[in-house]
Amino acid sequence: MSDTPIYDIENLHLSFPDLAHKPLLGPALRVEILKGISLSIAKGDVVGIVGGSGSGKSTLGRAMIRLLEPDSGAIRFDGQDITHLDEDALRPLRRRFQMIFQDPMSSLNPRRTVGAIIAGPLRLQGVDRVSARVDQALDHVGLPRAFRTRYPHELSGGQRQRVGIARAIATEPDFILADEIVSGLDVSSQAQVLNLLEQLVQELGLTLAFISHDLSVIRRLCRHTLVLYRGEVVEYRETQALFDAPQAAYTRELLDAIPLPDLEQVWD
Ligand SMILES: Nc1ncnc2c1ncn2[C@@H]1O[C@H](COP(=O)(O)OP(=O)(O)OP(=O)(O)O)[C@@H](O)[C@H]1O
Repeated sequence: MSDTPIYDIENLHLSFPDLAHKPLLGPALRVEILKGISLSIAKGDVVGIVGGSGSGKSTLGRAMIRLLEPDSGAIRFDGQDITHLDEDALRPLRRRFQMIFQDPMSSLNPRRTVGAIIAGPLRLQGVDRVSARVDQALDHVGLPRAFRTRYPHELSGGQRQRVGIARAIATEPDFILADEIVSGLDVSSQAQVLNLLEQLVQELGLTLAFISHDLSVIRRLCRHTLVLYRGEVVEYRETQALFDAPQAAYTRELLDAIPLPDLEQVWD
C-alpha cells in the first residue's frame, strides 16, 4: 500500500430535495442525508460500510464515485479533488472507479451479449485491445470465454453477478464500489462471489468499498468497517477490533441484532 490514500473525504455534506414536504410555492426544502462525513481509505484496503436502512450508505458510495455531487466538503481521489468536477473532467477518471450493482438482472442490458456488456465501459473509454481485455476479464471471474455470445437471461444469478464484476474490473480500476451485491443470491452463489472478490482484491490490488446489511459478510471480507447512523460516521475501525469490542452504542445495537449462527458462518 502506498502512502497517499485512494480516498480522503473531509466534512462531506449532501442533501436531496425533500419532495415529501414540498411547499406549494417556491423550491422544495432540502433534506440532508450526509452530515459532515470524514474518512480516509488506504490503497488496497477493503472497507465495509454498514448502517440501518436510510442511513446514507448508498448515497455516500455514489458521491465517492461522483454519481452524486456533494453540497460541500471535499472528496479527494488519489490526491485529486473531484468534489465538484463536471462530467467532462470526470470522464478520464471514470475508468479508475467502477461500481458493481445489487441486481445484475436489471443492471445488465438484456438485449446485449455478455461480451458487449463487458466491452461497454472499455469502448466508452476508447481503450484499445477491447476483445483481449474482455477475454481477460472473463478469465479473472472464472467464466468461460464462450460466454461472450450469451445473453444475461441464459445465465444463473451467480454467473450474472460475475459478469457485473468482469465489467467492473475490465477497465483495470483502482477502486470498486460494491453495493449490496450478494443480497439477491442464494447462499452458495454468495460464497462463490465473495471468494472471487477476495481473490481479485489480492490479484489486482483493488481497493474495495463494500456496502452490506449482512454483518457476517462484512466480518469475513472487510479489513476495516465504517458504521453510519443517520448520515454520520459513528465508528470506523479495523473490522476485527470493531466486532470484538464495539465502541459506539449504535454499533453494539447493530451487532446485537444479528443471530450468532450467521456470524459463525464459514464459506470455504
Ligand atoms: N435521489 C434521491 N432523491 C431524494 N432522496 C433520496 C435520493 N436517494 C436517496 N434518497 C434518500 O436518502 C436517504 C438515504 O438513502 P440511501 O440509499 O443512501 O440509504 P442506505 O443507507 O443505502 O439505505 P438502504 O440500506 O435502505 O439501501 C433515504 O431516505 C432515501 O430515501
